Amino acid sequence: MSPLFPLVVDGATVRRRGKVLVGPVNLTLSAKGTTIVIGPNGAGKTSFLRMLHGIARLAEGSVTWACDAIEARSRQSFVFQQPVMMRRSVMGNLIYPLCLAGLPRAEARGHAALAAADVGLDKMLDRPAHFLSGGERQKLALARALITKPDVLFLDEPCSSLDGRATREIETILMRANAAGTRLVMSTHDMGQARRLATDVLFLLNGKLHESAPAEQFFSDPSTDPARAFLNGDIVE
Ligand SMILES: Nc1ncnc2c1ncn2[C@@H]1O[C@H](COP(=O)(O)OP(=O)(O)OP(=O)(O)O)[C@@H](O)[C@H]1O
Repeated sequence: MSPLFPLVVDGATVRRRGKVLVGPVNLTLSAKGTTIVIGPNGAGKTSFLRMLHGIARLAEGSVTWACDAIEARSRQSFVFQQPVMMRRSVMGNLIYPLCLAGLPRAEARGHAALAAADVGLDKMLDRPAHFLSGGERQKLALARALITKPDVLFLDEPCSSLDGRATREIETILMRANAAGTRLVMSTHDMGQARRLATDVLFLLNGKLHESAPAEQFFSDPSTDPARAFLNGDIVE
């Protein structure tokens, strides 16, 4: 069992220039599953994910993993909506986190070749990352995030600019990573994707965690009017 979980979020709040972006949030996350974070534009999904990952300064409360903060950080990865690629080859991007963790370069290259094959980029190892298509970039971002075998992977709308086929390919990679032991916490606007992937759902509205429920329950019988309206495609403010 991962020493990272449970994650306990206690009254955590992020503010910028006096405005509450998210919080106060109270939540406990256990080691298993895929948590999907949904809510209208500006609800605070990105801020919430950044807060859990520890890259948004807390104004109040705490976000506590079951191990110390340095170990917790080394066991997490984050995939941003627009992933930042280094101006290096696919191989160069993939070996970077491993070399940073102290792995000898030759060994890192071996792992990178396997990671590229896992996401179907094995024929593109020498290609400059900024020549990749949107879908290929997102696959590279995923492979780079997964190469350290994180216990938890945060993803902020990773498929927002991808077509159906690329989205399916990314979902397959995510489900495989989840089955291999990486817990997923991911925001999406795509309700089809949320239904396909979620074991549990967090519904955010105006920076507040409005509803938290197992996926089946949330999609069949949400307990609040705003969540029901959101699922119906109505405008929720
Ligand atoms: N650094 C910042 N300073 C001030 N306000 C911010 C900052 N970052 C985000 N916000 C505001 O906080 C609110 C929540 O933003 P956030 O990006 O977390 O929402 P979101 O649910 O991810 O939105 P979207 O679905 O549009 O991506 C928005 O009103 C946004 O304008």
